[in-house]
Amino acid sequence: MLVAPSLLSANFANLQADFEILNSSNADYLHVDVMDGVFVPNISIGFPVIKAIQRLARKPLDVHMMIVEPQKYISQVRDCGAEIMNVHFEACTHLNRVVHEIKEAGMKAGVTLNPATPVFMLEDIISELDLVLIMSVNPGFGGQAFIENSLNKVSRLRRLIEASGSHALIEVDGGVNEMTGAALSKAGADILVAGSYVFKAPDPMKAIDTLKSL
Ligand SMILES: O=C(CO)[C@@H](O)[C@H](O)COP(=O)(O)O
Repeated sequence: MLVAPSLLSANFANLQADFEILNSSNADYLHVDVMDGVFVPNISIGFPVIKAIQRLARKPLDVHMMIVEPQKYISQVRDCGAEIMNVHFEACTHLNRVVHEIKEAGMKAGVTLNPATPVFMLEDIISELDLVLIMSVNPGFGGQAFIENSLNKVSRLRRLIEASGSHALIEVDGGVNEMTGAALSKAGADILVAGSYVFKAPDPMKAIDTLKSL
């Protein structure tokens, strides 16, 4: 299992300390949430901060754009050194074009589904994707309860990926802990994003290793 700790739950008053932990941990990615107060009812961080994060982080950045019109910011995300750029299905009128532009910019293209968006909406784009991010909470805040139906969605997405011959990875974000993570692993998830479970743990490195072992 690949693990991407979500920076949203880190201590923004002392990011240096959290980066020391993350950099020496077995985490595979650093998940960075960008929120605009329009697509989701919260505002997080923007590009100057992500650039500073890039200088501190020794893990590849997985940037999750919870914003309207994410296509306007592809080059800025690339300039922040992101390896993966995730855009919401619900935020892109011309998803095929956006996915191609992300890839042309040299990043891996991820498409995110809100909890109420069915997996079959990706049928005609799945073969072009590097990753699908299933939101297992309504996006905007850390610390929410896992939505159980996400397990069905992950199983259905796994079947869609296998049937289409796609190489897309399945990432899941929201309410991930040891229990939900184990169920997600069984359902077919490849990457677990975890905020509170990692950063509120007495030993964040151990929490990361626990998720990795699932
Ligand atoms: O994108 C989001 C929330 O919108 C997530 O990345 C959260 O940061 C996950 O937090 P936990 O549910 O793991 O506490």
